[in-house]
Amino acid sequence: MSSPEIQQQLAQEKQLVAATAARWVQDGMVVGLGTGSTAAPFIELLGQRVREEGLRIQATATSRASDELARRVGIPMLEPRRGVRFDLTVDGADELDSQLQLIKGGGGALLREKVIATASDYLLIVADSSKAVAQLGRFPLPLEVVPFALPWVMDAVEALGGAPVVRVNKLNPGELAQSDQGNLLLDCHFEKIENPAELARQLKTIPGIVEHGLFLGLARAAIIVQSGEVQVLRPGQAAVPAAAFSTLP
Ligand SMILES: O=C[C@H](O)[C@H](O)[C@H](O)COP(=O)(O)O
Repeated sequence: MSSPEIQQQLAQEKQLVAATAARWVQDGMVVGLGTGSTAAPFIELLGQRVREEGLRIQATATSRASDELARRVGIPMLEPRRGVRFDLTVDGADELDSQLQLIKGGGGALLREKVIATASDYLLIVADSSKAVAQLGRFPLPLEVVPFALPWVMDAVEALGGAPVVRVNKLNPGELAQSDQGNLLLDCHFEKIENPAELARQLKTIPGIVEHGLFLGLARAAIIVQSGEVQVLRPGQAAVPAAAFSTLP
């Protein structure tokens, strides 16, 4: 398949997995809204259920972009405050392995995404078929970094075997990309991450790294297209067709 055809197929897959996740949201839920090109159709379809079915939910978004989209499609939004827990968060991923260990942050939203995922009872990942990998690391690992600390964080990442690249603003390549918090983003090429838990532990010891994009032990399930079928993955389990479930697996 040519590249435009592949992109078109992946876009269709994103719609399919987003539609499955949107069906599983129940009345009364407090929902975390992810960020990116797979979370966006989920937010749109959820808004459609709010408007057309009167689904009663409240939500908090993991980025300014998702917050704007959610408000535009009519989802009632909940401001961050103490005591709020999310029944369900639906978010995308840049890579996922069979244990549902994830790399996230390709869209720069990793910090808010990890905050909301950690405050959630159920993190459900929605992903097209390109995201499943045998081993994490092909996708460069994003880090959110305090600007002052950038040079020393780059040295420390290199010492861990990574090749860090400062992310530039896609819309204006003369500028550096900034997170919603005003921090910088580093994309760290490791090729293969043999021990994600150990790397996550080491990254946490480096001053100036606000958050890293390894999401370990957080996802309960993923909806993904495999062999042309919408499937549910759970950590360490065989894939099950999503059609077998009418609610969260
Ligand atoms: O910062 C962005 C997020 O982690 C996204 O969820 C991730 O990059 C996947 O995005 P997409 O669904 O566009 O591939």
